Amino acid sequence: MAATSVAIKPRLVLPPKTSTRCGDHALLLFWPGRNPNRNEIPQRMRVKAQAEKHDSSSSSSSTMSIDFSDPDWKSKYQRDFEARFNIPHITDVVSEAVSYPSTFCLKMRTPVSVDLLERYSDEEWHGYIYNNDRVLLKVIHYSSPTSAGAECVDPDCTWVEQWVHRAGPREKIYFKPEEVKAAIVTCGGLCPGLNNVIRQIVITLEIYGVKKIVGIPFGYRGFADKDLAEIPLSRKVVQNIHLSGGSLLGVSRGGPKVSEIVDSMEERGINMLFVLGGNGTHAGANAIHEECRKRRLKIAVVGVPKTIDNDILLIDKTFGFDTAVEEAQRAINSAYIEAHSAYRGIGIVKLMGRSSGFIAMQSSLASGQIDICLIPEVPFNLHGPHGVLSHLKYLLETKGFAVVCVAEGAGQNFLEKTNATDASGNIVLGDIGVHIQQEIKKYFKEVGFPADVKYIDPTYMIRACRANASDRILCTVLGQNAVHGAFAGYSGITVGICNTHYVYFPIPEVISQPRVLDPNSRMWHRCLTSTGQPDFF
Ligand SMILES: Nc1ncnc2c1ncn2[C@@H]1O[C@H](COP(=O)(O)OP(=O)(O)O)[C@@H](O)[C@H]1O
Ligand SMILES: O=P(O)(O)OC[C@H]1O[C@](O)(COP(=O)(O)O)[C@@H](O)[C@@H]1O
Ligand SMILES: [Mg+2]
Repeated sequence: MAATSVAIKPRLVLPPKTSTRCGDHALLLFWPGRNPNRNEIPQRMRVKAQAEKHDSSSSSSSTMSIDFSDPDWKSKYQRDFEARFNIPHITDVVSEAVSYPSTFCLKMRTPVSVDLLERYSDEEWHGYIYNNDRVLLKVIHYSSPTSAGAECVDPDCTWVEQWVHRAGPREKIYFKPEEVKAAIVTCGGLCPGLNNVIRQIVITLEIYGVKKIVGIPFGYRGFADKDLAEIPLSRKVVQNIHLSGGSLLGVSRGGPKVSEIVDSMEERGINMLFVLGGNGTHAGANAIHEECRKRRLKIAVVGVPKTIDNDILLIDKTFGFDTAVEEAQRAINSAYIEAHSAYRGIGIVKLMGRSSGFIAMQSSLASGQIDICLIPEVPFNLHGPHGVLSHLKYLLETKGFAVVCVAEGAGQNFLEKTNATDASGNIVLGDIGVHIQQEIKKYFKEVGFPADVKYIDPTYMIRACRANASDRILCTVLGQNAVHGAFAGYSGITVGICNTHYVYFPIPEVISQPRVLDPNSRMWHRCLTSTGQPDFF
């Protein structure tokens, strides 16, 4: 083992291997144009090495220096990890903040079982979460760094426990409900489930006893625009909002400066802020939290990650993602039927995913109707003997039709860069769906092999629909936990599901970069197995 001190990310970067072309045996059945004797690094190996520079769902915001020759390195690493994942509390800066017994009572609802009574008296049992409860972030013990998808801290892939804070109601709360004015804001693009989260936050706040609850209209913009009035919220107002998509409060990109937002919060007397949004929104939420700390304000800022792209680090999945995948099935099935019913038909479906191909991958897997799935994380050639177009020709010759699913962020290298950004500073992407459609048409005309190409872009239909049952449950639990976190006095946190348990993360740990798909992951390999597509290089 290395005796030197090295700066690494907690994920081990392996040198790419130059052997093992196991995938080619299967691929040859589908793609006779491939030369099995080519002496090159397999594509999936190369993209893994590349991806690890900016990858992945396992990464975290800070790099750390580990001396693996130190016999105590593991406990030091774990201490460092505990410090990084510590969740900020209002008492860190407001020393006079005191706790009160929670007004969120579980005891009367759940009679203590005989079993429990044997161990604890009815007085002792309460059903709250202890502040020191933890959830294991990574649950696989890899026996080797070469295990599929291995995430290792040290070169031996030693088992290192990584614990994060368990979400839920605490016995002690740091706000008197009658002194709370809570605000909810939804920012960024739409996402199925926003109304479910808003509804559950309001209902849970009322159960704690909060009377003053407002919605800030149209994202962060609503804090500064004098023409936009606060929306009073109550159980009565939100009772049925989950039955429709969108956001009751409205959304927007861009908006005022952080200091203006905090000024506005002070003026309005807001001391709990629930922020529903993606990476950008959470960067804003964290900046608001930091500004509140700087001003020593007793304000809890709690995020709920929202993005159909599912591109938030460490979290199993974000709400709305499941619904998006389900809704995409309709578009894929239509593309399949069009392609299948046409003479030499090709169906193309473009799905969202600015920097991550999760929707495209899961939708392809779910449908079983996709022949080619293209995502931002895996480079591909359109032209040439190993390109997408030549594989499409092969598919038309052999099975008569083909269906392609492309993520919006895929193949951006084929498109002209404009440097244009939206109001939030996100780069405006070129339309890869339209580009591929045009290239396919051009190619088949040139080779004198007419193909019937149909292109479907269901983007906003997917995003605007209401959440499915599984997302509704997720939204409900996230909304409740957001309120529990705020009452417990935490701030600058976000709530997520991690290995089926609900946890609180400090915001910076989940937004240091967009979560991207690991091309060497088991799931991407399963997708390739399902589509039967080769590497397009
Ligand atoms: N780095 C940042 N710091 C503060 N606010 C930000 C930052 N990035 C984005 N925002 C704000 O967050 C909101 C939503 O961001 P956006 O990127 O559009 O959506 P999402 O939150 O879904 O990623 C916008 O109002 C934007 O101005
Ligand atoms: O047209 P809009 O509103 O800018 O939204 C498009 C964006 O929405 C997304 O699906 C989700 O983005 P956000 O998470 O930032 O809301 C992106 O993949 C896509 O680029
Ligand atoms: Mg974003």
